Amino acid sequence: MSDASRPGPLPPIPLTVVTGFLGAGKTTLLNRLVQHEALQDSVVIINEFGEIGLDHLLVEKIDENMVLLSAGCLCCTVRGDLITTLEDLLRKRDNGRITPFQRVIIETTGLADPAPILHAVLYHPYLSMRYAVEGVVTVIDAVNGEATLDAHLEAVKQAAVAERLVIAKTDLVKDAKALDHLYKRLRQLNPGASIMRADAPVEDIVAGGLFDLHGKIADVSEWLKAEAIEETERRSHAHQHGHHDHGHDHHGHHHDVNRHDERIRAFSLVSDQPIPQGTLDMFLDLLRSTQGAKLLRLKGIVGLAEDPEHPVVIHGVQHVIHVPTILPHWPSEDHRSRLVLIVDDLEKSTVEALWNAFLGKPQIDRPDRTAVADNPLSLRR
Ligand SMILES: Nc1nc2c(ncn2[C@@H]2O[C@H](COP(=O)(O)OP(=O)(O)OP(=O)(O)O)[C@@H](O)[C@H]2O)c(=O)[nH]1
Repeated sequence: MSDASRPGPLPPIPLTVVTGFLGAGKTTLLNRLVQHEALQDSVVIINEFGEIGLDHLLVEKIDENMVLLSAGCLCCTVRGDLITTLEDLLRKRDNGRITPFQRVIIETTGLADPAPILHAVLYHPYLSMRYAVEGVVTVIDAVNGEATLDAHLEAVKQAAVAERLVIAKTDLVKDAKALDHLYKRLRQLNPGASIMRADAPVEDIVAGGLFDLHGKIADVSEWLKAEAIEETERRSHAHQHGHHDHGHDHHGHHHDVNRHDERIRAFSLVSDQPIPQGTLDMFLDLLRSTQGAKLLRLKGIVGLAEDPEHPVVIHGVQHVIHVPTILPHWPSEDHRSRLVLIVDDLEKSTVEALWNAFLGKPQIDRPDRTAVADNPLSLRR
């Protein structure tokens, strides 16, 4: 029997939020989840943080059920769009224009504070009836997890609101004590969450009870309350000014959607020409060694001069650049090499100068590749 022919209110559609800090392993986990039989009828909403969206290319099962919100960070400027997207999906589902999906999975940007996302659904009069926020799955990087929690409040919030804390990259940690310490810290931060490794059964990661504030540290509800107040302020501001203009903050100033705050920003580097492997390696190595601490996230798809038909996928998180994966073909018509960087307190111009120097693009008053490779400090500010 279809949902529509059932008497009484329609059963709510479970909605899972997959969050976790930059590079923690969200897309990797999502790839595994969407392959699972029980999750075949899911709609996946991916939010990007950067000028060029890449994550949707990296999720293998891409079809009409994939919705990409690429205008910025889900927790601030795209909030309205998320609500519209979720409403739109319901309308299409109810009208029979799309397959009656059984679940929605939202993958947030690594910098998102999940509280506003939960708030958007939980406090919305209609969406809260139709969707059941079933859980927040926060992916924690076993290698960088502790340092990230120390340095970033967002990461702490993400861990604190989770129903399930999924620890990825445990295979990269040889020190059992370090892992144990991370478990204990997470347990203390969020006593109500189940903690599991990323290779846990899919049912354990996704299934579970409805979102529940009980059993969490008290701060979580405080955060959500703060959101409610902000929302009220936003509404009254919108009311005063007639409408809320996307791209402008509450004070009417221009809001750069690629900047999460004063220091953290996203930018991309593009090359039309394939890049020699050695050049790419040198560039990444130099970037990592001179700017690693500021490099919150680097990802890219690059055509190598030696084998332009098989692009490589690059992932970097701070000082670690993961072993590149070779794709069997380009995921779209766009064959340009693209790197997306999310950085903390690092100017795009600094990285771009390095990139241009390596690619041999002539620049006024800038050292060429040989000079840069011989003296990397020449680009430091
Ligand atoms: N060895 C190992 N590598 C992993 C694991 N999970 C993810 N990775 C690698 O870590 C890198 C980042 O993983 P992603 O899944 O892209 O991380 P993400 O959280 O989606 O990243 P953002 O979307 O940028 O925030 C990739 O190179 C993955 O292959 C794991 O369990 N073990």
